[in-house]
This record gives sequence, structure tokens and C-alpha cells, in this order.
Amino acid sequence: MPKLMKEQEIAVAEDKEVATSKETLVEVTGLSKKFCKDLKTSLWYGVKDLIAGYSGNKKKRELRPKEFWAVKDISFTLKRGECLGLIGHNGAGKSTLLKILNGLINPDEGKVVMRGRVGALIELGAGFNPVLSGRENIYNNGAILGFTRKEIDEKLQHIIDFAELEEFIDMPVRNYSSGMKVRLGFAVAAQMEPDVLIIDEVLAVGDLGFVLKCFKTIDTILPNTAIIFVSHSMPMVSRICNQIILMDKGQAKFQGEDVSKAIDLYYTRFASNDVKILYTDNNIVLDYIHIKSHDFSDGLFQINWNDDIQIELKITSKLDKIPVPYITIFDKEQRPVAQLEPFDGIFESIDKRNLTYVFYVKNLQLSKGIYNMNLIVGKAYGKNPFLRINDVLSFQVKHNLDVWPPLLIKTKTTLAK
Ligand SMILES: Nc1ncnc2c1ncn2[C@@H]1O[C@H](COP(=O)(O)OP(=O)(O)OP(=O)(O)O)[C@@H](O)[C@H]1O
Repeated sequence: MPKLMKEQEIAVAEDKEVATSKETLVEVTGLSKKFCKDLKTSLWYGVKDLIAGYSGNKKKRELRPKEFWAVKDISFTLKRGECLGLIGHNGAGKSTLLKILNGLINPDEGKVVMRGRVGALIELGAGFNPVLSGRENIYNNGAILGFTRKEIDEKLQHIIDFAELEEFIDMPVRNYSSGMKVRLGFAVAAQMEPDVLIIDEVLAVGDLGFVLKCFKTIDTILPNTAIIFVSHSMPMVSRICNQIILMDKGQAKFQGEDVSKAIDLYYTRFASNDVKILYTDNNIVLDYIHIKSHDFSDGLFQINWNDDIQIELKITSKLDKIPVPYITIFDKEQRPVAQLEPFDGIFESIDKRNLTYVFYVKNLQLSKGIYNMNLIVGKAYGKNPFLRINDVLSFQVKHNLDVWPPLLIKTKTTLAK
């Protein structure tokens, strides 16, 4: 929800002389915040700090037992027209950082300077008064952002239309669904012409139609706004961010403009060797599966982009007929990106108990990244599976280009005369 920053450490430059297109709107220096893992100890430290504060002892403290840095030494600057992505695993410190930026909590160390009007969509419902209606909340938030009643009157219908909440705008916000709260929150934050817009993962709650609409709006306002965007959706991050911080245990594990590299690093942690047998009727046992003639390291087969590969799998079968194996390749977002169709040959003279299959794939043009395979062995695809295994094999495709779309296709291109 929209909110202005506090003074002192979080200083707001109230003058709205932000007309030039590339001025710095956010300056964050050495920001750190510690928390305590246990409430009792936290309260006790709080009392001690208060007393120490009164007696003038405000020296910098190291971590005490049970304390940890939720955010540690984060610095960045953001100009108008730039979008910073904050990514990292659960508990990495992203929301804490956003809350400091939005003035909801004070940092233990460091400084934040924000220039201009700050719109934020942080926690679901935060910034809204639950007993007031949607309409009243729009006026409240507008006033906090420094708009006059007349100015808000002019924006009101836009906000209601954008949020698609016409019917419910006079209902108390506490009765809104999560999606409705996000709609209202985003509509207020984005339609109030913010100079800085802070968006947390909450967008994930909106339905697809609304999320697409939000992205259109982000595209429209980005040239005049500095955006800080937290998300677990790497396609969304790669779509809008031109700067990135990968957070890990409160620290910046990677920071810069190389968004794809940060996403790669983020995904590396998910490389899974956790083979899951989902179903077996005990007629078939998988003896092994591997990619022939390719290195295996860090739990992954290593493949260069455009390589020819051969996936070999061996099964022991009690069946009279030769079963058919199918392989589906998934990317790290668990989207299926390829289906390997098997043979349709006739195999009369082989040993039906011990079967070795080889899938030949020519010029694998999946883009750089980590992939998993699921295996189904059945009579025919999707019918009567004898065996289903997820994450049966993982591999990494290497390429020196940082490309996000699933396929990096080498094409023959000509120029027409
Ligand atoms: N008020 C608090 N008191 C104590 N610990 C807290 C508090 N708020 C957050 N934490 C802790 O700080 C760490 C960082 O939390 P934070 O919510 O910032 O992570 P995150 O990166 O946003 O995670 P997620 O992706 O799950 O939203 C976590 O270990 C969390 O338990």
C-alpha cells in the first residue's frame, strides 16, 4: 500500500523536482537488520537496549546469542526507469528489506534515501484499514501520499475500474478476498503516479488476467518510475528487471545487471537427485538411466548446447510384451519443455526380460539451464503405466549466451533481395 518514508535514516526528499529522466530515486547504503529467533530473548534484549540507550551507550553491537542478520550490508542505487529484482529462497531477507525501504521497520545499520512519491504493495491488506470500505481506503491512502481530495476524486474512477471492484467498492476491506485486496492495492499503488514502486510477491495471489494487466501497467509506468520487485517467478523477474540482487541469508550473493546469471545461480540450488518412484506395479525395475558420453558432475549430466545426446536406460521386465518408455523434460519452473517420443519398431528376437533403450536426440537446443526428466513406462503413452518415476535424471545445458526462453534455436537466416 502507498506509504511515505520516515525521516532520519529513511529520508524522503519531499521536493518533487524529479523531472529529469535519469535521476537517482533510491539510494541504499550498508543496510542491515537483525532479528532474534526467540521472542522472550528478543524482548529482554529490547529492554536492555532501551536502558543502554537512555544511559547514552549506543555503541554498535555484534550479534548476541539467538540473534541473526535478516538483512546484512545491502547497498544499491536505482534510477528512474530502472527495475531492481530481489530474488532468493524463502527466508533470504527480501520482505524484510522491502519493509525497511517502505519505512515499516527501522534498520539496525545503514541508510535509505528515497526521492519522490513511494507506492508499495507489500503485505496483503497492509496499509488498508479493514473496517473502512475500499472507497474510503483509497481516500486515506491518497491523502497519505499527499494528494488533495480533488486530485483523488479525479483518480477514483480509474482506480476502481482498474481494480475491477465497482460492485464491492463500498464493502469493508476485511470482507475482501485475497485477490480483491491485491487488486485494490496494486490499483492504488500504480495509479497514484509513484516515483518509486515497491512490489512484493503479493501479485502471485491475483488471477492470471489481473497479473497480465499489472504487467502492462508496469510496462507503461516504468519509464517514469523506479521499481523494486520481489518475486519467486523467474520468468516475471527476467521480463521486467534490468538489475538484480540474489539474496542468501540476508546478504547479496550476486548483484548486478546480469539478470540471467542471478537466475541461474538461484536455480542451481534446486538441482534435484531425489528420484521419486510414483507408481510401480512391480513388473518393471529400472536398472539405470544415463546420458551416454557426457560428464556427470554436481549431480547433473553436463551437456553443451546443440550437442547430440543419447539417453540410455535399462529395465528388467516380467512382461511378455515389450513396454514403451516415455520421457518428459521439465525446466526449473517445472514446465514441460519437451517430450521424447520413442520407437515404433518390432522387436521379436530380443531378450524381453532385459531391455536397454537408447533415445537419440540430435542438436539439443534447449537454452542454458538445469532440467529434470520424468519417466513413464507403459503399454502406450498415457495408458496403463507400469512404472512412473519423477526426477529420474537431471542435466545442465551450458552455453556462453545468457538466454532465458526455453529454446535457443540456431536458424538459417537469409536477407531477401
Ligand atoms: N519480526 C520478525 N522477528 C523475527 N524474525 C523475523 C521477523 N521477520 C522476519 N524474520 C526472519 O527473518 C528472515 C528473513 O525473512 P523474510 O520474510 O525477509 O524472508 P523472505 O526472503 O521475504 O522470504 P519469503 O520468500 O519466504 O517471503 C527469516 O528467517 C524470518 O524468519
